[in-house]
Amino acid sequence: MTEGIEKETAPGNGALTVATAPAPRTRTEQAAEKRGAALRVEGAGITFGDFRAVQNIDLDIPAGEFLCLLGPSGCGKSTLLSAMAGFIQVSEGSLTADGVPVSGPDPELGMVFQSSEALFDWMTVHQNVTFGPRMRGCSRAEQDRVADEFLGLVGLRHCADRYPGQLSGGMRQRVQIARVLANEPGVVLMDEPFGALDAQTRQVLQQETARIWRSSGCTVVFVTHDIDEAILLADRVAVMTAGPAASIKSLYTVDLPRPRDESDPAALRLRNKLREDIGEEVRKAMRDQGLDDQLDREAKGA
Ligand SMILES: Nc1ncnc2c1ncn2[C@@H]1O[C@H](COP(=O)(O)OP(=O)(O)OP(=O)(O)O)[C@@H](O)[C@H]1O
Repeated sequence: MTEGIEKETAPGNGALTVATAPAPRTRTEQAAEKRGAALRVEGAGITFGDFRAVQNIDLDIPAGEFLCLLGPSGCGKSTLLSAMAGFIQVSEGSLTADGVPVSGPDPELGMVFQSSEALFDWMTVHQNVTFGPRMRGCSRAEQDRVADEFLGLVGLRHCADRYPGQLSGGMRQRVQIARVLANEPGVVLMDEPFGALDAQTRQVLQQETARIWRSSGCTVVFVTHDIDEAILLADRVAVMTAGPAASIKSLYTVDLPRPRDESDPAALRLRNKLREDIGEEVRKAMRDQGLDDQLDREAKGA
């Protein structure tokens, strides 16, 4: 049926065509139609001076996918995410978003950091969320519409006039998410966004993230240490090897119905596999750091 035309059947009069004005689409609906951007990492390596943090990274992330990145501490997850955000450049290989090389920060590539210090403390929540649209020269009315929609999406409309310092940690993370989404990015990069939050707040925000991802249609790359969080959220989980010169060790497809049930036997099996896989890399990292004696003592319960 043509958009904006509703077909009604009036009794005894056959088909009656009634023209109606098209309903205004929200930005979230527009973003969902636009879909996310596809990220492609091919043979990528990143070095800092003489130090090779990651190498031979190959990742093909289709538009709209939710990919979680897991791996031992210090293996290079944040480094890889920073390259995807355009904050640093790959030293070898290539990294593209929808076929275009990522060469610097771009509103299309939004980053949510672990620390809500990334918020502008001197700006209200409304001003934080509308920062991107303001920089793009959007009208005041458009800024208000964006704030209303994205603060609504994260349940914080009532906090528009507060300052970040007046909010809880979970509320500040919601503001960060709204601020990133207000730029309508094709890709949202999340670096342990809930790592500093208490268990209950984290659980609520995980559910909200799944809902927002579904409604926005964007591609998400989400770094976490939490295997259960990855199973709850991801379409696929990429496990990295221990660094230095870390690469992708394995990729798992999380073929479980949503919303996820962590007591599902298939989820438990996947959790065990991931624990084993990551545990192996953690042990390798500890051996490389000369911490294996401590590991042995811990294994013996000393
Ligand atoms: N700017 C930099 N200069 C030099 N080395 C760096 C820089 N940034 C990161 N590194 C090194 O690169 C490696 C990977 O760091 P990164 O922060 O990406 O690991 P991570 O997996 O995110 O760690 P964690 O899980 O503990 O947050 C580490 O050895 C780190 O010291």
